[in-house]
Amino acid sequence: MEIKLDHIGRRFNKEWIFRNVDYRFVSGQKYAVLGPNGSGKSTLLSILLGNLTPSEGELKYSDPDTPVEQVYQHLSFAGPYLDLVEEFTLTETINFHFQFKNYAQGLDAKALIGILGLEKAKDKALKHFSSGMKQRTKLALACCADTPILILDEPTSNLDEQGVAWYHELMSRFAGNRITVIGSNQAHEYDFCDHRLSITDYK
Ligand SMILES: Nc1ncnc2c1ncn2[C@@H]1O[C@H](COP(=O)(O)OP(=O)(O)OP(=O)(O)O)[C@@H](O)[C@H]1O
Repeated sequence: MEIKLDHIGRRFNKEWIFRNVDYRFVSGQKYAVLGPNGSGKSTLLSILLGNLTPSEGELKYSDPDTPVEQVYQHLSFAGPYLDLVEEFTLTETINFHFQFKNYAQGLDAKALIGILGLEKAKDKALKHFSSGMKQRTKLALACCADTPILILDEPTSNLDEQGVAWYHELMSRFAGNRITVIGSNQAHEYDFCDHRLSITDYK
């Protein structure tokens, strides 16, 4: 899969958040989208996700050619503004998610719960999960789906030191053969990325 941004810009009302983003994302590579708070990282990720249209420029998904309305089938996402259904147990959450996506090779619900290290909480409702447990769940759901595009915004928010180490293991196992894009302003979240795109270069 390839994502091509051709002179993309986005504004809200009269304020341009970024302009002239000319960039290619290709399979097998990991990209960090960087910038201070409020610079436009999440806005750019929302455009990549097909959730927000650019105000100018063109966005193309190719190899295979995919219209933006269908790209959701090919991508996985985790971010602070993605909500889980609090009434569901962990097992129900996983089963629900994987009605829409396939598991990455060799995985099933049991294996995913093992990756999370949450065997004891598998029948617990998410409303009783800690913020770190919820964040791990979001990351594991995204990473363990068989999608060619993986987009993570602020992936270690709410994770402690052990959680950050777990995130690094997850990335080394599941970020390999796809386009991985990390929106971040913390080095430990993106230090393994091959490329860095700084939003401040496009103001
Ligand atoms: N729907 C919207 N309407 C108006 N302005 C918006 C909207 N969404 C975002 N913005 C503005 O766009 C700018 C970029 O916001 P964005 O959330 O993309 O930044 P960010 O780099 O992800 O920030 P953070 O690191 O704090 O998460 C901000 O000034 C924000 O107020």
